[in-house]
Amino acid sequence: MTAQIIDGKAFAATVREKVAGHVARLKEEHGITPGLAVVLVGEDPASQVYVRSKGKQTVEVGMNSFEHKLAAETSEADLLALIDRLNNDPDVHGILVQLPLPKHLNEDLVINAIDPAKDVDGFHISNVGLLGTGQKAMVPCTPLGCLMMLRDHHGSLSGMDAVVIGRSNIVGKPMAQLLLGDSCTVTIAHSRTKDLAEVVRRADIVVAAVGRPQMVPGDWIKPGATVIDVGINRIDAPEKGDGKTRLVGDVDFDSAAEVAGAITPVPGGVGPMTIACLLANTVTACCRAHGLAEPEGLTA
Ligand SMILES: Nc1nc2c(c(=O)[nH]1)N[C@@H](CN(C=O)c1ccc(C(=O)N[C@@H](CCC(=O)O)C(=O)O)cc1)CN2
Ligand SMILES: [Mg+2]
Repeated sequence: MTAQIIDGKAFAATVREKVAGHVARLKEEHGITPGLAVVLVGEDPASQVYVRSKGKQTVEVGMNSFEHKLAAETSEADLLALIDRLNNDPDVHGILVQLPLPKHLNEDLVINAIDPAKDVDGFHISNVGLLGTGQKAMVPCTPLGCLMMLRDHHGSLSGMDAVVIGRSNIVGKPMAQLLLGDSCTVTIAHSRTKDLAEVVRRADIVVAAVGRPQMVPGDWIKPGATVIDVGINRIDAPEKGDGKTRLVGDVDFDSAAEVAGAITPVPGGVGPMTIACLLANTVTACCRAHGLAEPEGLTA
């Protein structure tokens, strides 16, 4: 292996430390404690794990955590009523609705009911529009985490060729906007892209966010490129024993690490940065709500 490993777990710990410092200052100097409300509808096991982690880390950095766990069959009207209460609660600076929602709920409608100033996921159409036009926005946590790691590794990204594989609203599209904001030349590739291998081979930065296990092999990677793997896919691992599984990314790590200059692992790469950036966004939202200076290094 030649690539440097970009350790997202360690980086996330440094982000949480910075967040904790800002939270302590907000308390000492202004008597304000940032608060994050997380709404979980239903019993999806992975979502339960993520929500538990979010609550625990929120408290660990000194913020208030408000958890709202609703039954899977909760009506849209009841969910919207809860969001309205949280929008009007001055102790709540950030609101997050864990995705995916049960099928009977309209995700767009629910997300767009959140006050954009409290939309710490950055999914509200107002924040999408603000980011797309280069204005001050709440930025989606996963792409923000990827950007922080890239800036940390490279310093300036200006003039670099970046390929984002995947066009989701949560990762691919905002990631492309952020890279454009840092003056990369950006290509968004996806399942219908012709000659995907050739497109990826041009890139100094590859962000893989397609949700297909190990889809990007090492021979697609330009020597020395930086590879950010957003995929979290669970696959069978017969080598670990009957019925065992393991997590892999969208990139074939072993072959890519032979060619890349730097690469994020799965697990322990982008994933931990998602929750760290959620905490960062909550402090940012709190500062903006109170007209205070924003924390440096924690925003796009
Ligand atoms: N409202 C939101 N819903 C969802 C988001 C989101 O950002 N906002 N993202 C994902 C889930 N997610 C956070 O919510 C999340 C996913 C993965 C990780 C993570 O740390 N993964 C670990 C591996 C975990 C494991 O062992 O299974 C890693 O990559 O190292 C954190 C947060 C969808 N929903
Ligand atoms: Mg739905």
